[in-house]
Amino acid sequence: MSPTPPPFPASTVLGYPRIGPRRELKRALESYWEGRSTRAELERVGAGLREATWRRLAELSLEGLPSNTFSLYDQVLDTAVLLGAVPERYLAAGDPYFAMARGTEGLAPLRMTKWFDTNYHYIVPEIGPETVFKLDASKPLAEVREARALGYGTRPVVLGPVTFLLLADPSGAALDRLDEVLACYEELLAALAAEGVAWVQLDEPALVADRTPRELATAGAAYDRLGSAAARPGLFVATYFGDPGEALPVLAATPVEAIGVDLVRGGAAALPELPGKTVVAGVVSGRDVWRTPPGRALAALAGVRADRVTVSTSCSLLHVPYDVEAERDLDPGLRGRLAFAEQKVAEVVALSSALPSVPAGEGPRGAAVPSAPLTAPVPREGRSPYPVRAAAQAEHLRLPVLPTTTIGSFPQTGELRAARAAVAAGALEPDAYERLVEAEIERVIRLQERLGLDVLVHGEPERNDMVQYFAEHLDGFAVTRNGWVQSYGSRCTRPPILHGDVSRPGPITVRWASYAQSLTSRPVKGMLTGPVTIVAWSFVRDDLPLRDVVLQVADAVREEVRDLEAAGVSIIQVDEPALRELLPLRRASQPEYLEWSVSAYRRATSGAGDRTQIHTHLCYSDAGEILAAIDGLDADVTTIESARSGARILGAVGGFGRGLGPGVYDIHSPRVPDAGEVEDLLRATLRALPAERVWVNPDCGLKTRAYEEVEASLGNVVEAARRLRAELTDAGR
Ligand SMILES: Nc1nc2c(c(=O)[nH]1)N[C@@H](CNc1ccc(C(=O)N[C@@H](CCC(=O)N[C@@H](CCC(=O)N[C@@H](CCC(=O)O)C(=O)O)C(=O)O)C(=O)O)cc1)CN2
Ligand code: MET
Ligand SMILES: [Zn+2]
Repeated sequence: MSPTPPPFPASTVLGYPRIGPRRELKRALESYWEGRSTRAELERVGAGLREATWRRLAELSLEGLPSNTFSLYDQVLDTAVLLGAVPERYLAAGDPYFAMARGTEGLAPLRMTKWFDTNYHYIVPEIGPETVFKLDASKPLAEVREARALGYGTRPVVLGPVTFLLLADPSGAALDRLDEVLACYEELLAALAAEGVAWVQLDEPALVADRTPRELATAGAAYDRLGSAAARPGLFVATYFGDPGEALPVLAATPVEAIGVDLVRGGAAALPELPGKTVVAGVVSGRDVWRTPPGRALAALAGVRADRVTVSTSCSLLHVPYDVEAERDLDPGLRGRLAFAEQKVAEVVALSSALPSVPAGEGPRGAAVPSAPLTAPVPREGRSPYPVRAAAQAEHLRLPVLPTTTIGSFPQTGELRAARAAVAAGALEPDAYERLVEAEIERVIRLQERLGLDVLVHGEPERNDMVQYFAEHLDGFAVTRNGWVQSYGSRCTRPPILHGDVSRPGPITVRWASYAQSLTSRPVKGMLTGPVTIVAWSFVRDDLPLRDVVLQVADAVREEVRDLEAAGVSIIQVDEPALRELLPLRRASQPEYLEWSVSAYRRATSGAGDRTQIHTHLCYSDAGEILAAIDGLDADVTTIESARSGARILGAVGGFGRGLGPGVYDIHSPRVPDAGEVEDLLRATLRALPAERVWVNPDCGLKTRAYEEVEASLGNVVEAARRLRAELTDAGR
């Protein structure tokens, strides 16, 4: 390729949804995994989705079409495969790719964690001394050829080397392997150039978080080296999810020809002048569903001082649904304010044609909501200090030492999902549906009694999703029929749209909790989703500071807590799995976030009396980063993921001084742990924590598992708890 690439296209998007407008990929994946179809059939569905996407983008007159944004599971896993970082133990599996993603018989999958501050999850690459990096460029090359056969020139999108290594090991230690990895990227660039590719996009979102001077220097050196490659396409380095800050001048000093900046989340900081560069200006948000105010976007574009400006999305459109036109049930007034992926592409194209007429000069940049001081008063704590509460709860609940419980959901059956769909289609009476839910609750209660669990749950059969269900019962939210967004692999959510002031018209969960409690003499734990998580997993209005929105939701949850308590529910769990996820990427903004998010949680839960035991649940192993905040939630019992990360978390959380349930059963895998294995984990826990404070529970809810596995696994969990309980009682005699 020539050292001077052709001009960058005037409009583009950084990436596109890939699950399919009707979740075609989900169905194809699950069918393949269940052995109902072949790998070739799966590949055909993928090819069809890629073709439909390129055709649609071209029809919408988008100039720069991306490729390699499709993935059968995850783009980070694809990058590991691209670089040959496939751990040896997976090579013998029937399908090593999916073995890494999901595990197989006797082989645990690679770890999975959150993609920056989104609800998307990526597979964490495993890099060890034995890793031999070796390029396998077949996927990006095949997609380039596939698009070309359809008549489209594309820009392959590949995760950049710096972010790849930082995702593999956030400590930065894997950056030591940069030279080896860069050799693969050089080879990739040469192969793409030989294929006639004009531009390649290397994604470097890690550059919007705080980076050490060494990391920044490493990034600069990496792009100096890639930029000086003899044969290569034009280099476009995309930063997104925030302000690249100091990374921007570093990139600007390298030979890369184009730099992507997120002008929606990038904040108000003025962009430095970037002479000689193309700026790919992300002015259409890839993280929300609101139409872009043209004035705001044009002003942001006008503030860019560079050789050339391309209009783009702030990040990949992976995080938004396909098409708002499919949502015929949405209130037309609201629908008119919304833009999903297709509409956002149209906005990019429209802005790009408006661009030449934009007067140059400074303008306000970005869509950051002006932050107001925290005005909402946090109500006075209703609850006594922990020791007082703990005594009242012990007296009231009379639980054994090492009480066993679960995190809330039991398997969601196909029958229930089909019944919900039938109610929505008008083919099933709501009464009949409610009887089905009651029957499922009874089944779950009886199962737990039979297994011998101490604190029962109703199993959440009435919920399509732990956030969407609450959104459907609160004012201020709208939900979609088909607004699916990929969360991980084949799993999707329909994030609700929080568009107005939130309030609770009436009790939401009380009838199901009371029904469950009426069936048994053991305590049944009420189950709510916390305010931060409800907001984190929704698309949220941008005319109010986030904390004010969260506090409105907290008030609704507070009312529900009150009603549950009044109905005789003596244990209430308020889940906050997304507390970590919303943590700002820059440290400077973290204390303020943690302050208001924790106070929102306390606002939601502090209406409960001392006798009522409040549980919380967080299910990611990186909880270690926000320990002080988790402690600040002041829940009587905290359950966290731990089965996979082992005792690592225990040392850290041991200081809480309240109840703690480190998960002893990894629910992300179909594998059934045996009682001995659970016992070992419990013994490790008991070495770190006093027995009176330890709870015995799985890592997370059981909704994605099958009844068979759950029954066997929970049986072993109860068995292990009983063995240790017997030892403790003997020792105490
Ligand atoms: N919002 C959210 N984010 C989260 C989690 C979570 O639980 N919720 N958990 C963590 C992990 N992420 C997850 C995300 C999704 C799912 C999940 O199981 N999603 C389901 C969909 C859940 C749902 O909305 N179900 C609906 C609709 C189900 C459906 O597909 N119905 C059929 C028709 C029914 C049938 O015949 O099967 C259809 O619409 O075509 C329901 O039960 O009512 C899926 O992808 O399969 C699990 C974990 C982190 N983030
Ligand atoms: C992602 S956290 C899930 C918590 C919820 N109560 C459940 O058990 O499914
Ligand atoms: Zn969980």
